[in-house]
Amino acid sequence: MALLPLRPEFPPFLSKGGTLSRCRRPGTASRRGKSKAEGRCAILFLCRSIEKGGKVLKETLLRGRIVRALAGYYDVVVEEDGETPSAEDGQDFRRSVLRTRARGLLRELGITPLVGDLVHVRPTGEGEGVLIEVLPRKSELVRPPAANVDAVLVVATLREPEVDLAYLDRLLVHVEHARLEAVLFWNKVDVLGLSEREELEALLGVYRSAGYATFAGSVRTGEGLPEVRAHLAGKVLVLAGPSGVGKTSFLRVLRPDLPLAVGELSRKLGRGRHTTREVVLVDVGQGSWIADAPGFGALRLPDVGLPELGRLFPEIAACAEGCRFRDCLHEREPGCAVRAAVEEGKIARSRYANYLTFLRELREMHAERY
Ligand SMILES: Nc1nc2c(ncn2[C@@H]2O[C@H](COP(=O)(O)OP(=O)(O)OP(=O)(O)O)[C@@H](O)[C@H]2O)c(=O)[nH]1
Ligand SMILES: [Zn+2]
Repeated sequence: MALLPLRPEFPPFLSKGGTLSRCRRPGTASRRGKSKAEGRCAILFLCRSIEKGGKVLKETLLRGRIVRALAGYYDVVVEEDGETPSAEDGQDFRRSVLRTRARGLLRELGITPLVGDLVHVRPTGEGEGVLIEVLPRKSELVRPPAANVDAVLVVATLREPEVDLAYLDRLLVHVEHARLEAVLFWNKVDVLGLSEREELEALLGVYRSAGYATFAGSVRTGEGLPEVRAHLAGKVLVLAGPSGVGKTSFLRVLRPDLPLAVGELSRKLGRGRHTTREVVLVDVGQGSWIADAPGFGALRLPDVGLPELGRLFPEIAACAEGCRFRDCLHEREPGCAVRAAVEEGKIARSRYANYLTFLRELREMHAERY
Protein backbone atom coordinates (compact mmCIF):
# COMPACT_ATOMS: atom_id res chain seq x y z
CA MET A 1 0.00 0.00 0.00
CA ALA A 2 1.60 3.23 -1.10
CA LEU A 3 1.77 6.29 1.01
CA LEU A 4 -0.66 8.82 -0.28
CA PRO A 5 -0.60 12.55 0.00
CA LEU A 6 -3.09 14.18 2.27
CA ARG A 7 -5.62 16.64 1.04
CA PRO A 8 -3.82 19.75 -0.17
CA GLU A 9 -5.29 22.03 2.48
CA PHE A 10 -4.19 19.82 5.29
CA PRO A 11 -0.51 20.67 5.76
CA PRO A 12 -0.85 24.48 5.66
CA PHE A 13 -3.66 24.30 8.14
CA LEU A 14 -1.46 22.39 10.50
CA SER A 15 1.67 24.37 9.95
CA LYS A 16 -0.12 27.45 11.22
CA GLY A 17 -0.28 25.64 14.48
CA GLY A 18 -3.98 26.11 14.25
CA THR A 19 -5.87 23.43 15.96
CA LEU A 20 -8.83 23.52 18.23
CA SER A 21 -9.02 27.27 18.21
CA ARG A 22 -11.02 26.69 15.11
CA CYS A 23 -13.18 24.05 16.66
CA ARG A 24 -16.09 25.06 18.83
CA ARG A 25 -16.33 21.82 20.68
CA PRO A 26 -14.30 18.67 20.56
CA GLY A 27 -15.21 16.84 17.45
CA THR A 28 -17.20 19.67 15.93
CA ALA A 29 -15.98 21.73 13.09
CA SER A 30 -15.92 25.49 12.98
CA ARG A 31 -17.87 27.46 10.45
CA ARG A 32 -14.68 28.79 8.98
CA GLY A 33 -13.57 25.36 7.96
CA LYS A 34 -16.85 24.46 6.45
CA SER A 35 -16.86 23.56 2.83
CA LYS A 36 -19.99 24.55 1.03
CA ALA A 37 -19.59 21.80 -1.46
CA GLU A 38 -19.63 19.09 1.13
CA GLY A 39 -21.89 20.77 3.60
CA ARG A 40 -19.44 19.87 6.31
CA CYS A 41 -15.97 20.77 7.35
CA ALA A 42 -13.56 19.88 4.62
CA ILE A 43 -10.47 20.19 6.73
CA LEU A 44 -11.56 19.87 10.25
CA PHE A 45 -13.38 16.61 9.94
CA LEU A 46 -9.90 15.42 10.63
CA CYS A 47 -9.72 17.50 13.74
CA ARG A 48 -10.36 15.78 17.05
CA SER A 49 -9.50 16.82 20.51
CA ILE A 50 -8.90 14.91 23.66
CA GLU A 51 -10.45 15.77 26.93
CA LYS A 52 -8.48 15.28 30.10
CA GLY A 53 -9.88 16.14 33.48
CA GLY A 54 -12.56 18.23 31.83
CA LYS A 55 -10.00 20.29 29.97
CA VAL A 56 -9.83 20.14 26.25
CA LEU A 57 -6.24 19.80 25.21
CA LYS A 58 -5.35 22.11 22.38
CA GLU A 59 -4.03 19.52 20.11
CA THR A 60 -5.16 18.09 16.89
CA LEU A 61 -5.49 14.41 17.33
CA LEU A 62 -6.79 12.23 14.58
CA ARG A 63 -8.26 8.85 15.01
CA GLY A 64 -7.24 6.08 12.69
CA ARG A 65 -6.28 2.49 12.28
CA ILE A 66 -2.80 1.05 11.93
CA VAL A 67 -2.69 -0.80 8.63
CA ARG A 68 0.97 -1.59 8.54
CA ALA A 69 3.87 -1.82 10.95
CA LEU A 70 7.44 -1.92 9.86
CA ALA A 71 10.74 -1.16 11.51
CA GLY A 72 9.26 1.09 14.17
CA TYR A 73 7.00 2.99 11.79
CA TYR A 74 3.25 2.65 11.79
CA ASP A 75 1.11 3.56 8.82
CA VAL A 76 -2.19 4.91 10.04
CA VAL A 77 -5.25 5.32 7.86
CA VAL A 78 -7.01 8.35 9.17
CA GLU A 79 -10.65 8.15 10.04
CA GLU A 80 -13.25 10.34 8.48
CA ASP A 81 -16.47 11.34 10.14
CA GLY A 82 -16.01 9.14 13.15
CA GLU A 83 -16.06 5.94 11.16
CA THR A 84 -12.98 3.99 10.33
CA PRO A 85 -12.70 4.73 6.66
CA SER A 86 -13.35 2.05 4.17
CA ALA A 87 -14.15 2.29 0.54
CA GLU A 88 -17.62 1.48 -0.61
CA ASP A 89 -18.03 -0.72 -3.60
CA GLY A 90 -16.76 0.87 -6.75
CA GLN A 91 -15.08 3.68 -4.87
CA ASP A 92 -11.51 4.64 -4.71
CA PHE A 93 -9.55 2.85 -2.04
CA ARG A 94 -7.08 5.68 -1.56
CA ARG A 95 -7.13 7.23 1.87
CA SER A 96 -5.14 9.64 3.93
CA VAL A 97 -2.27 7.67 5.37
CA LEU A 98 0.14 9.02 7.94
CA ARG A 99 3.46 7.33 8.52
CA THR A 100 3.96 7.65 12.24
CA ARG A 101 6.42 6.80 14.98
CA ALA A 102 5.27 5.94 18.46
CA ARG A 103 5.95 8.66 20.97
CA GLY A 104 8.49 7.86 23.65
CA LEU A 105 5.94 7.45 26.39
CA LEU A 106 4.36 4.47 24.64
CA ARG A 107 7.70 2.75 24.47
CA GLU A 108 8.37 3.52 28.11
CA LEU A 109 5.01 2.04 29.02
CA GLY A 110 5.88 -1.04 27.03
CA ILE A 111 2.96 -0.59 24.66
CA THR A 112 3.64 -2.13 21.29
CA PRO A 113 1.21 -0.90 18.68
CA LEU A 114 -0.15 -3.62 16.42
CA VAL A 115 -1.66 -3.66 12.98
CA GLY A 116 -5.40 -3.26 13.48
CA ASP A 117 -5.03 -0.95 16.46
CA LEU A 118 -7.27 2.06 16.65
CA VAL A 119 -5.06 4.97 17.58
CA HIS A 120 -4.81 8.70 18.09
CA VAL A 121 -2.13 10.39 16.06
CA ARG A 122 -0.83 13.92 15.88
CA PRO A 123 0.04 14.96 12.35
CA THR A 124 3.42 16.65 12.10
CA GLY A 125 3.73 17.28 8.41
CA GLU A 126 2.69 16.02 5.07
CA GLY A 127 2.02 12.32 5.42
CA GLU A 128 3.77 12.18 8.78
CA GLY A 129 2.76 12.05 12.38
CA VAL A 130 3.33 10.85 15.89
CA LEU A 131 1.39 7.99 17.37
CA ILE A 132 0.07 9.35 20.64
CA GLU A 133 -2.23 6.74 22.04
CA VAL A 134 -3.38 3.19 21.41
CA LEU A 135 -7.08 2.82 22.12
CA PRO A 136 -8.30 -0.19 24.10
CA ARG A 137 -8.22 -3.40 22.10
CA LYS A 138 -11.10 -5.77 21.84
CA SER A 139 -8.88 -8.62 20.76
CA GLU A 140 -5.25 -9.40 20.24
CA LEU A 141 -3.94 -12.18 18.03
CA VAL A 142 -0.46 -13.61 18.17
CA ARG A 143 -0.44 -15.15 14.76
CA PRO A 144 -0.71 -13.05 12.75
CA PRO A 145 0.16 -10.25 15.18
CA ALA A 146 -2.96 -8.13 14.88
CA ALA A 147 -5.33 -6.25 17.15
CA ASN A 148 -9.09 -5.88 17.00
CA VAL A 149 -9.65 -8.80 14.69
CA ASP A 150 -13.36 -9.66 14.71
CA ALA A 151 -13.56 -12.82 12.72
CA VAL A 152 -11.62 -15.52 10.97
CA LEU A 153 -12.74 -16.41 7.50
CA VAL A 154 -11.99 -20.09 7.23
CA VAL A 155 -11.68 -21.07 3.60
CA ALA A 156 -12.22 -24.72 2.74
CA THR A 157 -12.81 -26.83 -0.36
CA LEU A 158 -14.51 -30.16 -0.92
CA ARG A 159 -12.14 -30.95 -3.80
CA GLU A 160 -8.86 -29.49 -5.03
CA PRO A 161 -7.63 -29.94 -2.38
CA GLU A 162 -9.66 -32.76 -0.91
CA VAL A 163 -11.49 -31.72 2.25
CA ASP A 164 -9.81 -32.54 5.56
CA LEU A 165 -12.44 -32.28 8.29
CA ALA A 166 -9.97 -32.98 11.10
CA TYR A 167 -7.89 -30.01 9.99
CA LEU A 168 -10.99 -27.86 9.63
CA ASP A 169 -12.34 -28.73 13.08
CA ARG A 170 -8.93 -28.14 14.59
CA LEU A 171 -8.83 -24.73 13.01
CA LEU A 172 -12.29 -23.97 14.37
CA VAL A 173 -11.13 -24.99 17.85
CA HIS A 174 -8.35 -22.44 17.54
CA VAL A 175 -10.76 -19.74 16.44
CA GLU A 176 -13.09 -20.49 19.36
CA HIS A 177 -10.16 -20.46 21.73
CA ALA A 178 -9.14 -17.04 20.43
CA ARG A 179 -12.77 -15.97 21.08
CA LEU A 180 -13.24 -14.84 17.52
CA GLU A 181 -16.16 -15.44 15.21
CA ALA A 182 -15.52 -18.14 12.63
CA VAL A 183 -17.09 -17.76 9.22
CA LEU A 184 -16.79 -20.64 6.76
CA PHE A 185 -16.45 -20.20 3.05
CA TRP A 186 -16.46 -23.33 0.91
CA ASN A 187 -14.67 -22.30 -2.24
CA LYS A 188 -14.32 -23.87 -5.69
CA VAL A 189 -17.90 -25.07 -6.10
CA ASP A 190 -17.25 -24.58 -9.83
CA VAL A 191 -15.21 -27.79 -9.93
CA LEU A 192 -17.94 -29.89 -8.33
CA GLY A 193 -20.21 -32.33 -10.14
CA LEU A 194 -23.83 -32.86 -9.22
CA SER A 195 -23.28 -35.55 -6.60
CA GLU A 196 -20.40 -33.60 -5.13
CA ARG A 197 -22.66 -30.59 -4.77
CA GLU A 198 -24.96 -32.78 -2.70
CA GLU A 199 -22.03 -33.90 -0.61
CA LEU A 200 -21.14 -30.28 -0.03
CA GLU A 201 -24.75 -29.44 0.93
CA ALA A 202 -24.55 -32.05 3.67
CA LEU A 203 -21.35 -30.47 4.98
CA LEU A 204 -22.88 -27.01 4.92
CA GLY A 205 -25.65 -28.47 7.08
CA VAL A 206 -23.12 -29.92 9.53
CA TYR A 207 -21.41 -26.59 10.10
CA ARG A 208 -24.57 -24.50 10.10
CA SER A 209 -26.10 -26.72 12.75
CA ALA A 210 -22.87 -26.44 14.72
CA GLY A 211 -23.60 -22.71 14.79
CA TYR A 212 -21.23 -21.34 12.18
CA ALA A 213 -22.12 -18.86 9.47
CA THR A 214 -21.38 -21.02 6.43
CA PHE A 215 -21.23 -20.02 2.78
CA ALA A 216 -20.32 -21.71 -0.46
CA GLY A 217 -19.19 -20.27 -3.76
CA SER A 218 -16.37 -19.77 -6.16
CA VAL A 219 -13.75 -17.11 -6.29
CA ARG A 220 -13.26 -18.03 -9.94
CA THR A 221 -16.87 -17.55 -11.09
CA GLY A 222 -17.96 -15.08 -8.43
CA GLU A 223 -20.80 -17.34 -7.33
CA GLY A 224 -21.73 -16.86 -3.69
CA LEU A 225 -19.30 -13.98 -3.10
CA PRO A 226 -21.89 -11.24 -2.47
CA GLU A 227 -23.47 -13.29 0.32
CA VAL A 228 -20.26 -13.93 2.19
CA ARG A 229 -19.08 -10.34 1.69
CA ALA A 230 -22.33 -9.00 3.10
CA HIS A 231 -21.82 -11.13 6.18
CA LEU A 232 -18.27 -9.80 6.59
CA ALA A 233 -19.22 -6.13 6.23
CA GLY A 234 -17.69 -3.94 8.90
CA LYS A 235 -15.35 -6.62 10.24
CA VAL A 236 -11.61 -6.97 10.57
CA LEU A 237 -10.70 -10.42 9.29
CA VAL A 238 -7.96 -12.94 9.19
CA LEU A 239 -8.04 -15.65 6.55
CA ALA A 240 -7.25 -19.22 7.48
CA GLY A 241 -7.45 -22.59 5.82
CA PRO A 242 -5.25 -25.23 4.24
CA SER A 243 -2.87 -24.46 1.43
CA GLY A 244 -4.39 -24.13 -2.02
CA VAL A 245 -8.01 -23.49 -1.08
CA GLY A 246 -7.99 -19.97 -2.52
CA LYS A 247 -7.26 -17.56 0.33
CA THR A 248 -4.97 -15.39 -1.75
CA SER A 249 -7.35 -15.56 -4.68
CA PHE A 250 -10.20 -14.42 -2.43
CA LEU A 251 -8.28 -11.36 -1.30
CA ARG A 252 -7.17 -10.54 -4.82
CA VAL A 253 -10.65 -10.75 -6.27
CA LEU A 254 -11.77 -8.14 -3.74
CA ARG A 255 -8.72 -5.97 -4.38
CA PRO A 256 -7.48 -6.58 -7.93
CA ASP A 257 -5.48 -3.36 -7.74
CA LEU A 258 -3.11 -4.58 -5.02
CA PRO A 259 0.56 -4.80 -5.86
CA LEU A 260 1.60 -8.42 -6.25
CA ALA A 261 3.56 -8.65 -3.02
CA VAL A 262 0.44 -7.78 -1.09
CA GLY A 263 -2.15 -10.48 -1.32
CA GLU A 264 0.30 -13.30 -1.31
CA LEU A 265 -0.74 -14.80 1.94
CA SER A 266 1.96 -17.31 2.53
CA ARG A 267 5.25 -16.92 0.89
CA LYS A 268 7.51 -19.91 0.99
CA LEU A 269 11.25 -19.61 0.91
CA GLY A 270 13.66 -22.33 -0.12
CA ARG A 271 12.65 -25.75 1.08
CA GLY A 272 9.01 -24.93 1.65
CA ARG A 273 9.80 -23.04 4.82
CA HIS A 274 7.19 -20.48 5.75
CA THR A 275 8.56 -17.10 6.62
CA THR A 276 6.96 -14.65 8.91
CA ARG A 277 6.74 -11.25 7.43
CA GLU A 278 5.03 -7.99 8.05
CA VAL A 279 1.27 -7.92 8.29
CA VAL A 280 -0.69 -5.48 6.18
CA LEU A 281 -4.33 -4.71 6.71
CA VAL A 282 -6.13 -4.41 3.39
CA ASP A 283 -9.32 -2.42 2.93
CA VAL A 284 -11.67 -4.65 0.95
CA GLY A 285 -14.68 -2.36 0.97
CA GLN A 286 -17.99 -2.48 2.83
CA GLY A 287 -16.11 -1.60 6.00
CA SER A 288 -14.15 -4.86 5.96
CA TRP A 289 -10.41 -5.22 6.41
CA ILE A 290 -8.41 -8.35 5.74
CA ALA A 291 -5.02 -9.04 7.28
CA ASP A 292 -2.66 -10.05 4.52
CA ALA A 293 -1.16 -12.93 6.47
CA PRO A 294 -2.52 -16.37 7.04
CA GLY A 295 -4.00 -17.00 10.46
CA PHE A 296 -3.04 -19.86 12.76
CA GLY A 297 -0.14 -21.66 11.16
CA ALA A 298 0.95 -24.73 13.05
CA LEU A 299 -2.06 -26.50 14.34
CA ARG A 300 -1.06 -28.10 17.55
CA LEU A 301 -4.18 -27.88 19.71
CA PRO A 302 -4.43 -24.91 22.03
CA ASP A 303 -3.19 -25.81 25.48
CA VAL A 304 -6.47 -26.18 27.36
CA GLY A 305 -7.72 -28.45 30.11
CA LEU A 306 -9.78 -31.47 29.06
CA PRO A 307 -13.14 -30.05 30.21
CA GLU A 308 -12.53 -26.92 28.22
CA LEU A 309 -12.31 -28.73 24.89
CA GLY A 310 -16.07 -29.26 24.78
CA ARG A 311 -16.57 -25.53 25.13
CA LEU A 312 -14.62 -25.02 21.93
CA PHE A 313 -17.23 -26.99 19.97
CA PRO A 314 -20.30 -24.73 20.10
CA GLU A 315 -22.84 -27.52 19.52
CA ILE A 316 -21.26 -29.69 22.22
CA ALA A 317 -21.16 -26.76 24.62
CA ALA A 318 -24.85 -26.13 23.99
CA CYS A 319 -25.72 -29.73 24.86
CA ALA A 320 -23.35 -30.29 27.76
CA GLU A 321 -25.63 -28.65 30.30
CA GLY A 322 -27.88 -31.65 30.00
CA CYS A 323 -25.14 -34.10 31.01
CA ARG A 324 -25.57 -35.84 34.37
CA PHE A 325 -22.06 -34.96 35.50
CA ARG A 326 -20.89 -31.41 35.47
CA ASP A 327 -17.38 -32.41 34.45
CA CYS A 328 -18.60 -34.85 31.79
CA LEU A 329 -16.09 -35.29 29.01
CA HIS A 330 -18.74 -36.89 26.80
CA GLU A 331 -16.81 -40.10 26.31
CA ARG A 332 -18.40 -43.00 28.16
CA GLU A 333 -20.04 -41.28 31.12
CA PRO A 334 -23.61 -42.34 31.89
CA GLY A 335 -26.32 -39.76 31.31
CA CYS A 336 -24.30 -37.88 28.70
CA ALA A 337 -26.53 -35.52 26.75
CA VAL A 338 -23.88 -34.99 24.10
CA ARG A 339 -23.66 -38.68 23.19
CA ALA A 340 -27.43 -38.80 23.12
CA ALA A 341 -27.47 -35.84 20.72
CA VAL A 342 -25.00 -37.65 18.46
CA GLU A 343 -27.24 -40.74 18.46
CA GLU A 344 -30.25 -38.58 17.57
CA GLY A 345 -28.33 -36.99 14.73
CA LYS A 346 -28.38 -33.53 16.34
CA ILE A 347 -24.60 -33.43 16.55
CA ALA A 348 -22.66 -34.52 13.46
CA ARG A 349 -20.71 -37.75 13.86
CA SER A 350 -17.67 -36.28 12.14
CA ARG A 351 -17.54 -33.41 14.61
CA TYR A 352 -17.97 -35.69 17.59
CA ALA A 353 -15.30 -38.08 16.27
CA ASN A 354 -12.87 -35.18 15.92
CA TYR A 355 -13.74 -34.02 19.41
CA LEU A 356 -12.77 -37.46 20.75
CA THR A 357 -9.56 -37.46 18.73
CA PHE A 358 -8.61 -34.04 20.10
CA LEU A 359 -9.44 -35.15 23.63
CA ARG A 360 -6.97 -38.04 23.30
CA GLU A 361 -4.39 -35.71 21.83
CA LEU A 362 -4.77 -33.28 24.72
CA ARG A 363 -4.33 -36.14 27.19
CA GLU A 364 -1.08 -37.07 25.47
CA MET A 365 0.04 -33.44 25.45
CA HIS A 366 -0.60 -33.21 29.18
CA ALA A 367 1.08 -36.56 29.87
CA GLU A 368 4.21 -35.49 28.00
CA ARG A 369 4.54 -32.59 30.33
CA TYR A 370 4.68 -34.60 33.54
N1 LIG B 1 -11.47 -23.83 -9.90
C1 LIG B 1 -11.21 -22.88 -9.00
N2 LIG B 1 -9.92 -22.62 -8.70
C2 LIG B 1 -9.68 -21.67 -7.78
C3 LIG B 1 -10.73 -20.96 -7.15
N3 LIG B 1 -10.17 -20.09 -6.27
C4 LIG B 1 -8.84 -20.25 -6.36
N4 LIG B 1 -8.53 -21.21 -7.28
C5 LIG B 1 -7.18 -21.67 -7.66
O1 LIG B 1 -6.65 -22.44 -6.59
C6 LIG B 1 -5.23 -22.29 -6.56
C7 LIG B 1 -4.76 -21.92 -5.16
O2 LIG B 1 -5.26 -20.65 -4.83
P1 LIG B 1 -4.55 -19.68 -3.80
O3 LIG B 1 -5.38 -18.46 -3.73
O4 LIG B 1 -3.10 -19.54 -4.10
O5 LIG B 1 -4.69 -20.55 -2.48
P2 LIG B 1 -4.19 -20.19 -0.99
O6 LIG B 1 -5.25 -20.69 -0.08
O7 LIG B 1 -3.83 -18.77 -0.89
O8 LIG B 1 -2.93 -21.12 -0.88
P3 LIG B 1 -1.61 -20.93 0.03
O9 LIG B 1 -0.99 -19.65 -0.41
O10 LIG B 1 -0.78 -22.13 -0.29
O11 LIG B 1 -2.07 -20.93 1.45
C8 LIG B 1 -4.88 -21.26 -7.61
O12 LIG B 1 -4.43 -21.92 -8.76
C9 LIG B 1 -6.20 -20.56 -7.87
O13 LIG B 1 -6.28 -20.05 -9.19
C10 LIG B 1 -12.08 -21.26 -7.51
O14 LIG B 1 -13.06 -20.70 -7.01
N5 LIG B 1 -12.24 -22.24 -8.44
ZN1 LIG C 1 -21.54 -35.44 28.40
